[in-house]
Amino acid sequence: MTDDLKRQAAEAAIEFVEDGMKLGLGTGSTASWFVKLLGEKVRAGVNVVGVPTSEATAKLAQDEGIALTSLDEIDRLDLTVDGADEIGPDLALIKGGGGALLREKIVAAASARMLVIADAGKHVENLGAFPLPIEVVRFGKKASERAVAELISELGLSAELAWRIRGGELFATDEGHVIIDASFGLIPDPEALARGLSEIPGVVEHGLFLDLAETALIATPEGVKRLTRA
Ligand SMILES: O=C(CO)[C@H](O)[C@H](O)COP(=O)(O)O
Repeated sequence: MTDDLKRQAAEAAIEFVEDGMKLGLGTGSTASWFVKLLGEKVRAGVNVVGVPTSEATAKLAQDEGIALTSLDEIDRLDLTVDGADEIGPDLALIKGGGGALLREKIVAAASARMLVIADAGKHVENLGAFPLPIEVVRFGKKASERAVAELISELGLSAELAWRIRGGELFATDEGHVIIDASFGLIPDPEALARGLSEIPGVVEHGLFLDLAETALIATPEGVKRLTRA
């Protein structure tokens, strides 16, 4: 059922693709549906070029026959289509469940428009039930963790911090960094948290995507809802 909804959201996003577009290609299971459907469109003759947000998406896009380029080769992307872990008020997002938040944010910020696609389970009243990914450089990672914990307490919040592990080892992002997952339960002021996290030297990026998504396509059992940021 959820996979069906993810596909429906991706199908709705395909309608936004126009010939000649430069596209940011998101990461995750919902974004993968979009890449697969885009592959069909390319094979039907539509001419686009994509910038993938992860090695996994690059591989999938190549398998689908989608032409890829690097962000350094172009000025600006027309549209980025990506999934999310949570979509809150004003289309504020938590992203990075798949560990691609850094490239995802760089690509979204370099796009004229970011379109988020998701199943209805991702649409929430407040952000924070999904653990917030915080990407840190390996050097001094314990000091970064302490600084994150201090910030959280200064903001009057509480969160459980856990290093992301895969296969018994620290999970490594495509850029070679590591991730702290911060379980807040509720993030009452995402802007204040985002500002504070960005000021910590060892924090490369965090999964709060604020003021980036312009449109969300949320697939529900009753159809795909379109939300636009005010
Ligand atoms: O941010 C992401 C990866 O870093 C994904 O977009 C997010 O985790 C949603 O994934 P899925 O569509 O598989 O639920």
